Amino acid sequence: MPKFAANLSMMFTELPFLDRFEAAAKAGFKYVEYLFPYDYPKEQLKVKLQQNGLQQVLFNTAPGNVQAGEWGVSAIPGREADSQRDIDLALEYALALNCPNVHIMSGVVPPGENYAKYKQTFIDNVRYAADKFKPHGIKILLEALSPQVKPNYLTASQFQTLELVDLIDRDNVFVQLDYFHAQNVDGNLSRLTDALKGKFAHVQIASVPDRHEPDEGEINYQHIFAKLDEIGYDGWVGCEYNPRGNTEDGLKWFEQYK
Ligand SMILES: O=C(O)[C@H](O)C(=O)CO
Ligand SMILES: [Mg+2]
Repeated sequence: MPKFAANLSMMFTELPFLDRFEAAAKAGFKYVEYLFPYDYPKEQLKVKLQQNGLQQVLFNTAPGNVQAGEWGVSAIPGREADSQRDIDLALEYALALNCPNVHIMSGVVPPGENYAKYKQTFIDNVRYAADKFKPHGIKILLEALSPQVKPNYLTASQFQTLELVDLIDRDNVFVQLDYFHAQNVDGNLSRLTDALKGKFAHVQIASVPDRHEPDEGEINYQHIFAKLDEIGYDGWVGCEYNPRGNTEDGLKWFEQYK
């Protein structure tokens, strides 16, 4: 049965961020993920997790200059120092929060730029991270983002990300399989899951097309969860969706998994 993590960047947004930990725990979650921890001292987040009996299971490296259109810097040629600084900071937070997974965001490749250079820059930076994280048993996750969400992101297809994982060739680097993006770009989710077996170490879910609760839209998540059990997936499933309305009102789908 899947182990669900509440995504505190997208769920419980009726509340200030630091109050969302208690709300998630009261709703029955034991695990949480969110995009970026860096606005808060490590100790403050650690106390929130401890007070509410929660385990942190994922967060991302810093996004760069979002106002300037950046969404990760680790693929950007010339920003290697920024990438390694972000990776080092992420390691500090992962150790403090006892978080087993870090998603390294690659970045946007502006049209006309040399895609191969961005790809190799990302491979080099992820290898740096993999070697630093390895002694601590922390996994590195790489994610494809659909063009509807992030145009010109380094990878859009799950299979592009799988190719990167193979090229990087480190045993602690895996695909972050977000079924929302996978359905938008690749489809054929059952066969895709089979093809990625053993190569993905985190899953995220949301409805398609509206990125709401997993109890609506074109993905049959009961089938997906059964598929994940069938292949022996033992990682977490991040609930990275925008609630239709009040978060708690939308959690009926979760009742059977508590
Ligand atoms: O947007 C997503 O699906 C990713 O999981 C993320 O964390 C940032 O893009
Ligand atoms: Mg995602």
